[in-house]
Amino acid sequence: MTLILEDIKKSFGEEENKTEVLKGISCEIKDGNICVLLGPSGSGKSTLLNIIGGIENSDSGKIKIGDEVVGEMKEKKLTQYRRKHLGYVFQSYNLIPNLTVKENIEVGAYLSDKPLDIDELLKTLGLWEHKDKIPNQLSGGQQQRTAIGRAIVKNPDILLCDEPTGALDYNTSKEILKLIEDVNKKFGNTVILVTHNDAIKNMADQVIKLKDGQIRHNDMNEKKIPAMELDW
Ligand SMILES: Nc1ncnc2c1ncn2[C@@H]1O[C@H](COP(=O)(O)OP(=O)(O)OP(=O)(O)O)[C@@H](O)[C@H]1O
Repeated sequence: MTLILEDIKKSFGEEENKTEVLKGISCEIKDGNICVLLGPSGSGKSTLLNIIGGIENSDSGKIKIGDEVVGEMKEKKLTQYRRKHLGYVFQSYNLIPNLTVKENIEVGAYLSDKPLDIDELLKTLGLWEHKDKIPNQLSGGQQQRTAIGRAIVKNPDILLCDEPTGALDYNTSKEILKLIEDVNKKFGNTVILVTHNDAIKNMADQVIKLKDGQIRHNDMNEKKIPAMELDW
């Protein structure tokens, strides 16, 4: 399902402290594409991702996914929208500390009526031999793999990733980007990936650059570079 954003605006604060963080964002993200959202710190990337994710409300504008309009949904429908259509991956993995890798992924599966097979997913994620460990027995990369597993087990239409490699070293970052790329190929989920790392744009189908709350560039890449060949 294509995601359409129409004139999304968002401010924080009141009166003289009011800051307009998104100043009318309009774009279209095609089904199954990897879209990288770039921009300097404070340009509004996370705010936009949170609005797409139904975590935050916009002040005005519309988000359409298929024939549904996100802003018009009541709380119950919005919860269903998040569960059905969206998976989240954050910079700080947000795993449940006393659950094993497999149990953390099962948490995601409970939220879906069409979950992927967990054992097969553990193998795809390279986590099979770690499935009974708890998060603090894992490296950062393994924790992020688990977080991706928890998001993807629902087989969401859209995978939202906010700086997924922000806490990882160079090689582990590339492995995680490759995993996101593999997941996109295998399951066909749309991926929206927020980053301030310019090199990551080369693995995307679509690159949206934000600056001061506005879209400065919105381009389709003619040629994608595989994540493992990215360099920065
Ligand atoms: N809940 C909030 N209340 C007040 N201001 C906020 C809130 N959330 C974000 N902002 C402000 O909105 C602006 C954009 O923030 P946002 O996190 O969307 O930017 P970003 O591009 O993701 O930045 P970064 O790369 O540093 O994460 C910043 O100036 C930030 O201080």
